[in-house]
Amino acid sequence: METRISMGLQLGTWINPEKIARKPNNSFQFFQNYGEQRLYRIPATCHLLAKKIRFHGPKILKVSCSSEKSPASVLEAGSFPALLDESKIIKIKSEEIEPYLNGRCIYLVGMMGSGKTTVGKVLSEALGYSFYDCDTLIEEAVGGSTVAEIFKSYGEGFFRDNETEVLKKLSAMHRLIVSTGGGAVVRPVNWRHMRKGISVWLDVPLEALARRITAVGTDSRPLLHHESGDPYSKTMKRLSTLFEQRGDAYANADVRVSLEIRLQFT
Ligand SMILES: Nc1ncnc2c1ncn2[C@@H]1O[C@H](COP(=O)(O)OP(=O)(O)OP(=O)(O)O)[C@@H](O)[C@H]1O
Ligand SMILES: O=C(O)C1=C[C@@H](O)[C@@H](O)[C@H](O)C1
Repeated sequence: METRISMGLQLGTWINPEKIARKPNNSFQFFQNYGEQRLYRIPATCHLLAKKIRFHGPKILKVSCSSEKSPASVLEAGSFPALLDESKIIKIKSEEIEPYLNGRCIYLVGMMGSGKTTVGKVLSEALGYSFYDCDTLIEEAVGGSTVAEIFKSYGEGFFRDNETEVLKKLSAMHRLIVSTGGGAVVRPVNWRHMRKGISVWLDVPLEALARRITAVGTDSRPLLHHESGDPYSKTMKRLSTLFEQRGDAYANADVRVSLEIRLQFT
């Protein structure tokens, strides 16, 4: 039986195997979210050769991309030795894909907090594209009210209609990176607009999303206001429900990007 262990792992720290449940074959496996800044789930299997083993830190950051439509040579998994700067990875990948884009827009889709805005800004800079955030455009279209105020005053349906209108307008343009709202994927009509460009799903584990969102608060995210409990648990609960409803819709994207860090031990 595999043992999952949560531990506070620091680069260069010593792991004491005595504190970790062993597997019968004298190895252990654990999953670790690598730091609050990186928040990727790390699966690692380590064979216990000595009482103490030196952890030498992540050696490989593997970026896995899959797509049915784009050339495999561009989007297949790549390894970046000793590289943990996501902006750099995005820039490297951008240079590779730029010749294939022909000015088409990129639509970033994904759950709240998956990094569409953060990644989108870096990507737009790397590609020389303009960046647009759908939520911000909707707020402007509704006279400066925040997303939370729009939900409260006019309801979700009104917000979604505006979202579709914004996507329609953007789909007539070129050389844009568009950070879509987390729920933009649920309306088929939105896909008709997004299909004019390339859609990219930022697929991030729900635990990482809940931690990021809890850290910044849920005030600006009205769909997270309905659960009871501590901030992390209620965010996690609501995100799980939303993901159950939307998982298949995100999978409609042309490209799915997930980052995985592999650890190496000696
Ligand atoms: N790779 C990352 N690692 C850790 N934190 C991140 C990462 N990307 C984004 N964040 C943090 O997560 C939070 C949400 O990020 P961001 O606003 O980019 O997500 P989003 O997908 O645009 O969310 P929303 O759909 O709710 O607008 C921010 O506080 C941001 O700093
Ligand atoms: O996941 C969602 O449905 C939402 C995500 C946000 O980006 C906003 O578009 C709004 O809060 C709805």
